[in-house]
Amino acid sequence: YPIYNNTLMYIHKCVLVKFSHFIIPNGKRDLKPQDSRKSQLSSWSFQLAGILQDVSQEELYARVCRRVVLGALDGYNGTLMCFGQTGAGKTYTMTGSTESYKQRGIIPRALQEVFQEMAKRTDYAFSVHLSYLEIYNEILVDLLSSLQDLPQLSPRGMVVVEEPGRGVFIRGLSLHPVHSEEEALNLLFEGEMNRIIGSHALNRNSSRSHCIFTVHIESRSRTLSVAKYVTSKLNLVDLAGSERLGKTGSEGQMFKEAMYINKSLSFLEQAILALADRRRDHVPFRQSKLTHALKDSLGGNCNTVLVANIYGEAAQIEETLSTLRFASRMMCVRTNPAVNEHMDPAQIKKLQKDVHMLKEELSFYNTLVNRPRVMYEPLSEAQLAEIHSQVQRYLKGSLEEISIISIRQVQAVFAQFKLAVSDISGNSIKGMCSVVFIPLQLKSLLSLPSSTPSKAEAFEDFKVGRGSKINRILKENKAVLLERRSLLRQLTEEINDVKREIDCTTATIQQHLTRGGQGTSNVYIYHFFSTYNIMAFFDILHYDFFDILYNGIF
Ligand SMILES: Nc1ncnc2c1ncn2[C@@H]1O[C@H](COP(=O)(O)OP(=O)(O)OP(=O)(O)O)[C@@H](O)[C@H]1O
Repeated sequence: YPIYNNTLMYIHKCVLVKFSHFIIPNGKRDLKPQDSRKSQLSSWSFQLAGILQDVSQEELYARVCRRVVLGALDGYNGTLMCFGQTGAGKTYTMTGSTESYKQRGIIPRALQEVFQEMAKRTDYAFSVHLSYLEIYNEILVDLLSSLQDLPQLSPRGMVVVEEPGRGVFIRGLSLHPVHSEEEALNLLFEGEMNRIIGSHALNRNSSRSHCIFTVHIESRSRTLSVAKYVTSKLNLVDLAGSERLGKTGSEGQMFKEAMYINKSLSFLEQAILALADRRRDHVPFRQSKLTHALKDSLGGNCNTVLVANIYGEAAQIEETLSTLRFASRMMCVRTNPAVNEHMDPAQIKKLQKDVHMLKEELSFYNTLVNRPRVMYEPLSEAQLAEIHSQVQRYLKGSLEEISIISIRQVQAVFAQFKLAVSDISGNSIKGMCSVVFIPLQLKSLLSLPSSTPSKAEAFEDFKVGRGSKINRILKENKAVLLERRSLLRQLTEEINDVKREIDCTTATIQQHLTRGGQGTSNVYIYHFFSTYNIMAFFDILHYDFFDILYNGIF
């Protein structure tokens, strides 16, 4: 199925006419008679998106409608429209048959899908409203007006209106909130019933009117901004049957009905032709109530599907060709589906009030903690220029620090750094000096380690950086100490030599004394021993003390 910009055309209920008579090749656009004489024509070609012949309602919904319905939940307007001659199966396709559940049509299936999908999308809060409009002989009828308490508007009181930001809507048409599939189906049946009762009361044929059942969806994210919300309209349109006046031979009211229907369908065709022709600036939407009401459902930002219902009987060939002609024109309409996003003015006002209050609270707090200069307003041109100048001076090395007192300033400083980096990488016109100088500054700035270094790494960095002076003094002191220690060791050895000599002498004297008398030399010997021990103690103490001092600092 070639899909041309979301404007699809499907045929439903093609039964009796042999399909070999309809050649539907891709790429061909217009009806191409093979013979100039109409009576001898045996084949025509139309460009369509697909043919659905003898398929179930379920398959039709899955292949044609599901995408549009799900799009509506994402915020895209969607239109599903049944077009074709009387009795070709438009109402059967759109609403379905009450005979069995399996034969329910597009509207009940779409309502089921909408509520099932809403239950799955738990991150969003949805609200759904329904409206049901009938257009009979250019008169707008609210098929759900019986459900509202307000006095019913006369048909003349309802008008098609266009408002910027809201698009096209019907003033006076009642909107009904629904919370479940069951509630929605009740409204659909109520509308159907009112259509039949109304037609009996006015003695008219219920199928001689256009019906637009609209699902209005609004969704708000439960997790993202509350001020933003998305809306969409899913229009499910059952058009009145197209019929040639001559063929019906109708008179009186039936003639009038047929005339109105044909007129509005002809205006619909004109609007489609204008939409398909890109050279046309003006599209005549206001010519009929139907085209005006469907203005933003045909072209513009909408996903549109046309289901063309045709009779499969040779006797209906003229109507079938006319339907297919209309459908192939519809294929040429280009649309640009877009999400209908809105900002809630009440929520924006509330958020602005909150921001104002928080700012006041912050400034009060800053006054209490003696930080009255902190600003939360956007920076002025002069402040931005000052930050620019500070960053430039910092990069050139003439400024030690950039003074920052607010988050906005931090952002501005980073923006300036970013600019400086992009200038360096992308600007070769700059003078050599600044181009060479800035990378060096930035390199040291940008190569700061991203995580905290280990104690040993920090010590090494400190030794070559800020601690280099202390390190040099310590190294010098250590060298002096080492020198002194070796001197001390030398001295100790000399003392020990002397001591050994003294020991020998003492032993000799002892021998003499044991042989000859006592003296005071014991005290002297003790004195020598004490000196030796103290020196040795200091040797150890000096060494350990400075080592402990050195390592202890770092
Ligand atoms: N695909 C189908 N399968 C079974 N029955 C169908 C099918 N299509 C239509 N019918 C039956 O054909 C009859 C006419 O169909 P329907 O009322 O849907 O036509 P219509 O195009 O809406 O006509 P009108 O323009 O008069 O409203 C109905 O009884 C309907 O149940």
